[in-house]
Amino acid sequence: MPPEVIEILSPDEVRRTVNRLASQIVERAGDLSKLVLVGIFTRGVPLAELLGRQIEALEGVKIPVGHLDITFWRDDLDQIDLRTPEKTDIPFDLTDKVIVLVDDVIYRGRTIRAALNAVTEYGRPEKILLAVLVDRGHRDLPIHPDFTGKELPTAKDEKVKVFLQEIDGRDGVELLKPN
Ligand SMILES: O=P(O)(O)OC[C@H]1O[C@H](OP(=O)(O)OP(=O)(O)O)[C@H](O)[C@@H]1O
Ligand SMILES: O=c1cc[nH]c(=O)[nH]1
Repeated sequence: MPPEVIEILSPDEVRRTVNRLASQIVERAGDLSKLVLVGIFTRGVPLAELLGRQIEALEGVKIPVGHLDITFWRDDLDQIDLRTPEKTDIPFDLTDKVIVLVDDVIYRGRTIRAALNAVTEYGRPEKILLAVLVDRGHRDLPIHPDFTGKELPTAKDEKVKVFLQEIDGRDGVELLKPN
């Protein structure tokens, strides 16, 4: 049986949520000259780019945006295919910066644990914050976002699917419930 699909965010709601997150990041960051955004592959990357563009539109300041591939910092490295090339692109020093890590969904928190280890190879930041589009709960680790687009209580057997124009050709968030 195919899963039941429930729309959580419409295309307009995705864009409005991203814009709200951008405003919250600006308010919290204070000194924008220290702010950098680092998007986690896959959909954290276009989300970070969108946030960067929105902050520039709001404040007239261009914020550096990096792309982070956490593959080599995963805690289950022995179970995954390592032939894929490293995609990290952070062409700036992160020392003394305020980094906002960006991802589409936080679930168990393991991706962010890996990202925290990966990103500190690029310098010693002043602070690291976390922005996610959806927090679906069920953390294995004591990691919590600073900026959350949508808190979505889920069951463990459900799936949250994020669609972004830049990758999927459309925007949206859906909850898939098994039948
Ligand atoms: O909090 P966690 O339990 O670590 O789960 C969250 C991660 O899972 C998904 O990525 P996925 O591993 O499916 O890879 P993808 O982003 O490349 O699709 C999602 O995009 C987050 O990065
Ligand atoms: O380190 C990680 C990252 C994502 N998922 C895992 O199971 N482990």
